[in-house]
Parts: sequence; structure tokens; C-alpha cells
Amino acid sequence: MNKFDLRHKYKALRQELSESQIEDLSLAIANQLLKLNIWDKSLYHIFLTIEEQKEINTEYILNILAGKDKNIVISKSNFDDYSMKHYLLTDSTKIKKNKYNIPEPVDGIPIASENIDVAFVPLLAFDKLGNRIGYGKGFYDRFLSNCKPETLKIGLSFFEAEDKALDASVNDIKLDYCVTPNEVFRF
Ligand SMILES: Nc1nc2c(c(=O)[nH]1)N(C=O)[C@@H](CNc1ccc(C(=O)N[C@@H](CCC(=O)O)C(=O)O)cc1)CN2
Ligand SMILES: Nc1ncnc2c1ncn2[C@@H]1O[C@H](COP(=O)(O)OP(=O)(O)OP(=O)(O)O)[C@@H](O)[C@H]1O
Repeated sequence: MNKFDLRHKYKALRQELSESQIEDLSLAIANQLLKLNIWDKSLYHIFLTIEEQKEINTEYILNILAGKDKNIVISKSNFDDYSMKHYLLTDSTKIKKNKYNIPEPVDGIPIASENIDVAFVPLLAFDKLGNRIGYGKGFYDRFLSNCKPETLKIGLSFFEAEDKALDASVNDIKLDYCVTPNEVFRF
């Protein structure tokens, strides 16, 4: 299947999920994450849920991070050049939805990509080799290419890996892990 068809397939699968399934599966993913050896780091990037796209509810992961006193980084997308700016999440961070329904920080303390230790990555589909497909604008490929080589890149997915390898392009950055409600994939 090509990227276009895979995006279509996984968007459709998501749309079939009920609100209570989304909550259960999101909680299961957060619980799987607790099994990983990733909790001794300092700075964690997490995406904020696009509810309209039936994405994973990342509130559970935010709660884990807050409970462990971690520094949390959230991002603001620039749709002119498909780049992201990163800000520290604090008690005073104002969050506003952009026109694509992505909740974003209005402003705050900027953080450079190189300082991020762990990045949780949204995706539509992934394969058993650690390739991922997103919405197709390359936001995360650009962001992850600016991180340091040691930054742990952890995909989060409601669904299991595609059996056939996804064709990767030169810019695609591979994941280190992908976590689903039932499984942890290590690449
Ligand atoms: N929560 C979250 N934040 C994220 C991402 C993500 O996947 N999830 N992204 C990951 O890269 C970036 C945003 N990527 C996006 C890329 C394209 C469109 C977009 O074109 N939306 C259209 C069409 C939607 C559709 O095809 O159904 C729209 O809303 O009109 C939205 C977000 C950065 N932030
Ligand atoms: N590091 C980069 N520098 C410049 N262009 C890039 C970079 N990474 C990706 N691109 C471009 O962005 C476009 C979309 O890439 P791709 O189809 O891999 O996105 P995706 O991984 O599905 O989406 P996303 O990363 O937004 O979730 C492609 O045209 C690609 O060439």
C-alpha cells in the first residue's frame, strides 16, 4: 500500500473508535510506557491531542510526567514552513487551538530541539522496522532531525505494526520504540 492509502486506512480505523475505546486504549498505552527504561531523563516532548482527529489522549502521559517531576515540552506548528517551536509547559502556559484543532502554547520559555531527551511522536501508521507515516507535512521529520542522536524517539499508536515495510524516504527519521496498547516494539 502506498502512503496515501495507508493514511486513509488508519484515519478510517481511528474514526471507528468510540470515545470510551479511545480512553481505554490511551490509558493502556500510558501503562505500557511505564515498562520502558526511559524515566531517568529530564526533558520530555509530548504532543497535545487533536481530539477531532481521534488521536491518542496524551493526558495520561502528561500525568505520568508531572508525577515524576519531569520537564515537559510542547510545541507550536508553523504551517508556512512546516517547522515547530518548542516551549516548556508550566502552570502559567496558555494553550489555544490553532486552525487545525491542534492545542498549542501561545508563548513561553523556548527550548531548543537539541535539549530534548525523549520525544513522544504521533503517527498514523508504522512498520516493524521503525518507519512511520504522519499527516504528510514532515513536521516530525524536521523536528527529529534537529534533535541530538541520543534523543529517544517513541511512536504512539492505537494500532499494531503494518506487516509490509513502509517505503522510507531520505528525510524519514526512524523510531527507537513504538508503543501500542498491547505491545512495545523496540527497533
Ligand atoms: N497532536 C498532534 N500534533 C502535531 C502533529 C500530529 O500529528 N498530532 N503533527 C504531525 O506531523 C504536526 C501537525 N501536522 C498536521 C499536518 C497536516 C494537517 C492538515 O493538513 N490537516 C487538514 C486535513 C486533515 C485530514 O487530512 O483529515 C485539516 O485539518 O484540514 C494537520 C496537522 C505537528 N503537531
Ligand atoms: N528534514 C527535512 N528537511 C526538509 N524537508 C523535509 C524534511 N523531512 C521531511 N521533509 C519533507 O516533508 C514532506 C513530508 O514528509 P513525509 O511524507 O515523510 O511526512 P510524514 O512523516 O508523513 O509527516 P509528519 O512528519 O508531519 O508527521 C516531504 O516532502 C519531505 O521531503
